[in-house]
Amino acid sequence: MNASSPTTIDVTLGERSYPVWIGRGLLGDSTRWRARLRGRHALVVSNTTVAPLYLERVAQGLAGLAWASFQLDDGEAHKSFANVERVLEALAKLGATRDACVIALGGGVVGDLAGFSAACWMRGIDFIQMPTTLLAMVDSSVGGKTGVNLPAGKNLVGAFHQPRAVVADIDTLATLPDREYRAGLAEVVKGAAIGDEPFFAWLEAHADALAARDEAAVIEAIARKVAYKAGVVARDETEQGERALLNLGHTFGHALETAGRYTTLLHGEGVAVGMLLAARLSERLDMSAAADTARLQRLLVRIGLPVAIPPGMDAEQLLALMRLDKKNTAGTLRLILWCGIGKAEIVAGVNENDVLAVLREATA
Ligand SMILES: NC(=O)c1ccc[n+]([C@@H]2O[C@H](COP(=O)([O-])OP(=O)(O)OC[C@H]3O[C@@H](n4cnc5c(N)ncnc54)[C@H](O)[C@@H]3O)[C@@H](O)[C@H]2O)c1
Ligand SMILES: O=C(O)C(=O)C[C@@H](O)[C@H](O)[C@H](O)COP(=O)(O)O
Ligand SMILES: [Zn+2]
Repeated sequence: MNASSPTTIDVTLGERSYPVWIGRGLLGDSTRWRARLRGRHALVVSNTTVAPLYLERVAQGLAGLAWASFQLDDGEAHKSFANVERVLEALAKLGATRDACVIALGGGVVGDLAGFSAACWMRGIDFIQMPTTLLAMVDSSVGGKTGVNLPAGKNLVGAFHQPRAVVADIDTLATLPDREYRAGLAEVVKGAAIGDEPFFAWLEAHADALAARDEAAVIEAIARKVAYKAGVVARDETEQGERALLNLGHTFGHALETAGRYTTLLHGEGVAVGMLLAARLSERLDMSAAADTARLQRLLVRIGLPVAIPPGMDAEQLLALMRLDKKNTAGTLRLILWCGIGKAEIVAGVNENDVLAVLREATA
C-alpha cells in the first residue's frame, strides 16, 4: 500500500463531515491533510517521545506556514489543565488567529489535550488528529471527545470538539511498544462487544494475526472499529443516549486507572479489566450469561491484556471513584451493562451493593 490509497471513512454529523484516512505514508504525504488547513498558523502539539520520531514528517507539509511545535512530557499524568494553559500560551506566542489549526501528533493523551486546547482558544479553532498509537487510531482521534484529567478523576473537564480530519498513518505503529499496541486492541474488542457480533467473531478468528501485527488484519481492525464508532457518533454526537454505550468498562476502568495514579494500568488495560467487571456485574443482575463472559475473557487473554484488578487496590476506594463518573445521575450509579456479545445497555440506579460485591470478589 502507498500513500495514494488510504482507506477512508467519513464521520458525518448532520451537514458536516470529516475524513478518517487510514494507511501508510500519510504523515509525509501532506497533499490530503494540508488541504484541511484554512489559515496560515499551525501549532503541532506532540510529546517528548513522539516528536523526535515523527515531527519532521509533519514539518515538511507545513512549509510556507507560520507554525511552531509544543511538546508535552510523556504520560497520562500530563493530561492536565496546567498543560492546556501552556498550549494556549504557545498559540498566543505564535500569534494564532481564529483560522489557525492545532495538529495533535501522538496518542490519546496528546489528542485529548490538544483538541481541548483548540476548543478553548478564541472559543474554538480547527484541529487535526494525527494519531500515532493504535488506541488513538481506533478510538480517541474519532468522535470529538476532548479533555483533561483532574486529581479527582479522569476526563472531568472537557468539550465536544470535532477534528477537521484524522490522519492515521499506520507506519507510526512500527515504533509503538507491544504493551501499548495491545492496550489499543482493548478498545477494538470493546466496540465489537457492544454492538457488532460478526466483528467479535472476526476478532476471535484473527487474534493471532492481530497479535503478530499482520498489516492487513491491523488495517481491517482499525477500519471496522472506526466505522462502528463513526456510526454511533453520527447518531448521537454529544452523548445524549446511545453514545454512552462506548463507555462499556470505563466506569470501572477509569476508577482503576485513577486508583493506580495513571502508572499501574494503561487506559486500554483499565478498559479490558473494566469490561470483565461490567460483564460479571451484568451476570449478577441476570442480564448476561457466564458463557459470554468466558468468551470475552478468552479473547482478552489471547490478545495479552490483563483481566484482573492489580494487587493492592481496594473495593471501597474504587466505588468512591466510580461515584464521580460523568454518566451518573441523581446521585446514583449509571453504568453500561452487557447483554452478551454485541449488545449493551445503559442502566441507571445500579445498586451500589451489587457493584461492591463484584469489586470485593475481584480484589479478594
Ligand atoms: N477522546 C476519546 O474518545 C478517547 C477514547 C479513548 C481513550 N482516550 C484517552 O486516550 C488516552 C490513552 O491514549 P493512548 O493509549 O494513546 O496513550 P498515550 O497517549 O499515553 O500513548 C501511549 C504511549 O505511547 C507513546 N507513543 C505514542 N505513539 C508512539 C509511537 N508511534 N511510537 C512509540 N511510542 C509512541 C506515548 O508517548 C505514550 O508513552 C487516555 O487519556 C484516554 O482517556 C480518549
Ligand atoms: O467516544 C466515546 O464516547 C467514548 O466513550 C470512548 C472512550 O473509549 C474514551 O475512553 C472516552 O474518553 C471516555 O470518555 P468519558 O466521557 O468517559 O470521559
Ligand atoms: Zn476508552
